[in-house]
Amino acid sequence: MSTPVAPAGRPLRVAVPNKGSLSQSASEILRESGYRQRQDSKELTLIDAENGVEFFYLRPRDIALYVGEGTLDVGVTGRDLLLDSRAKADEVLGLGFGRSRFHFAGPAGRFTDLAQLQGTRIATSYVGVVQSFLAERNIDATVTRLDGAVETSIQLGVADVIADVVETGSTLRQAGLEVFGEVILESEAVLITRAGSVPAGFDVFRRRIEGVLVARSYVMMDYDVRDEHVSAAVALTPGIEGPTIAPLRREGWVAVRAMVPRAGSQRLMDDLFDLGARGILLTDIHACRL
Ligand SMILES: Nc1ncnc2c1ncn2[C@@H]1O[C@H](COP(=O)(O)OP(=O)(O)OP(=O)(O)O)[C@@H](O)[C@H]1O
Ligand SMILES: O=P(O)(O)OC[C@H]1O[C@H](OP(=O)(O)OP(=O)(O)O)[C@H](O)[C@@H]1O
Ligand SMILES: [Mg+2]
Repeated sequence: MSTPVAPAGRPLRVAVPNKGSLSQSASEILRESGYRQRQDSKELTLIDAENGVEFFYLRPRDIALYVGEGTLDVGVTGRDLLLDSRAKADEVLGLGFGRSRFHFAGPAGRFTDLAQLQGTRIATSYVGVVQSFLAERNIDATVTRLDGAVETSIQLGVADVIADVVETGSTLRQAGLEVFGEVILESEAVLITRAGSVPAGFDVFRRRIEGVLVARSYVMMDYDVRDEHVSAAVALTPGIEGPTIAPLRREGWVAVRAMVPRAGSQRLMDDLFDLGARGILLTDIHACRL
């Protein structure tokens, strides 16, 4: 059995969304980071003794509160939910999934400008975000908190305007609504800790997750190229610290290996080929520590 990586003290206590848009991707990134995750969505807690971590499956909206109070050490939640909660927790790492935009919306063609919010009735599940926004701009409006299906509140005459998460925009369209004004906030899943604190064992936890994020956004590129083209080729594939260049058992050629961003990597292969590189290979990275 391998040595536990966490200190011998109490385990790092991590809150993970139990349901909703963030739940599956959160468990996936933790599993890829080498942690045990629950097999059954009814499990509420899970101990990964080997890694010194205990997971608590909670509503994403409640996670910032637990972490802000210091009841739990680390949490995965949405940036919008963190801000809405006004909990004393810090965002320490964006996780790249659960992306959404927060917008005001109203009946198609009715509103064009956020100044028109003055005097309206606004329905939202994000009262904290909306009230902060209105207060910053000195806009006076009535805010009503709804749990979900916020779009229907206008049709039912409960509100004039809604403020909600928009991903594809299809829910708004189906309700005959459209966004107006600028994006209020761009959200994604984030890793949070209690404001100003670095819990014991958090560094390893964070490094593992960062390793997966890098592995998701980078690939490994290998190719062979003639000596005279190495400088031009390496300018295209500078790597992280610098590319590895190794002699090839063929006069006048070298082998190059470098990490490159996944986005644009096919185009990069075309450009390397045009430069005369051959044997160009692209492979996935599953984890890394940079
Ligand atoms: N299409 C989406 N709908 C709702 N939330 C989304 C969407 N895409 C990303 N998110 C993000 O997910 C988080 C909300 O998750 P939460 O689980 O509370 O709501 P949900 O996915 O609407 O689940 P449910 O309404 O079923 O409880 C927010 O951070 C939000 O920005
Ligand atoms: O822009 P879209 O891709 O349509 O996604 C956004 C919609 O999805 C969420 O609703 P959800 O399905 O969670 O239902 P709820 O309102 O009951 O929470 C959110 O509240 C929006 O209504
Ligand atoms: Mg919802």
